[in-house]
Amino acid sequence: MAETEIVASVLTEPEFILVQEIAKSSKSNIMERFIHKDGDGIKNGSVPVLEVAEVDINLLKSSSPAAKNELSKLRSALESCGCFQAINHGMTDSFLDEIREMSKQFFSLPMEEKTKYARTDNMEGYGNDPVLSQNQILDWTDRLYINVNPKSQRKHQFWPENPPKFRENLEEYVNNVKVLNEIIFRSMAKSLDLEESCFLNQYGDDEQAIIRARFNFYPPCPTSGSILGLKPHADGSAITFLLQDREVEGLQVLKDEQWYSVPIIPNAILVNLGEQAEIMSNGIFKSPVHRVVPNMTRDRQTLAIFCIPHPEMEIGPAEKLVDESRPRLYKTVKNYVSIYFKHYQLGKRPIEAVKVP
Ligand SMILES: O=C(O)CCC(=O)C(=O)O
Ligand SMILES: [Fe+2]
Repeated sequence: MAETEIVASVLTEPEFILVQEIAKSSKSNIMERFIHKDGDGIKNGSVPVLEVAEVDINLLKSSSPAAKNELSKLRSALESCGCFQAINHGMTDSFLDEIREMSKQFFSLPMEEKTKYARTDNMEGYGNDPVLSQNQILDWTDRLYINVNPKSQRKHQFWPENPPKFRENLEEYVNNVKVLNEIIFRSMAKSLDLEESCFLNQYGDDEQAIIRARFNFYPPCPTSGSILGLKPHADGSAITFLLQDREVEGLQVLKDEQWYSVPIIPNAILVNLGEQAEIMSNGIFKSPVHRVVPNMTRDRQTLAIFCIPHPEMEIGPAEKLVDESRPRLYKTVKNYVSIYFKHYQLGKRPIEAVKVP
């Protein structure tokens, strides 16, 4: 959408629209606001399936000869599509199901319970993207967004008390993800023959780095073919860990200008590279553009954990990855997330803004 269009129809007060409510009512006038008029090739089930590598985390961190093979699998997955399925990651199947179940229970609570956690002025809480303009095409999703790290900035008013184990489980899940994040950063560096802390040094202290949890809920969407659960975007994080719905697919990744659906492996965690890691690797690793196509008859729920470097850290291509044959692609930046949101709202690909001209 052009900047002028946004300005022409800016709303004085951002609207608060909950898709779960719309899905239950029969109001058709509001549906218009979700429709991508150009269709944008939105098809579910009829796009090819992406071949996503399965990377064994336990092997990655081991010193066995098989680790080498796993490192090259990791490298080639990140160079080609920017994502992989992490297996053997240390979390049990039943724990992952417990996380899925608590998300389901939260979104099934009566509306008056959920709106106790409603987002206010910031991104955090229950709701969805702020509606800034009448022209904005809305996403068919509701979310619960929680800032988990740094701990000193937590706002407990957004952490559900119901279901009762929500807080404890989220904390445990994120602690596991933190461990994975470090292993993957070290392995990414090793796979490129760099010193293993090379990327982590840009990431900053574990206590100060940012971790955001986003519980995504996509109600069934009766109008297929023109509505998206989530518009095409690449993540502004360094790495995103996505726990997919156990049964309902919907995620699609753009590769060589073609949309592919991402299969579900129930006990795996899908690792999606964020734009900050693409910058650090001087574009060798790709941050994939992805979108979500809603299901016509079934809910879909996912949990995305965004791992984001400390905003005061300088992020830039590792020096050893810049030479005559591979000139520097990206500038060095701080607080990339703020650059990201400014450009995202204008419908542009944020990483373009930090390219070396
Ligand atoms: O729900 C999904 O499959 C993807 C979610 C996602 O891309 C996001 O939250 O950024
Ligand atoms: Fe995403």
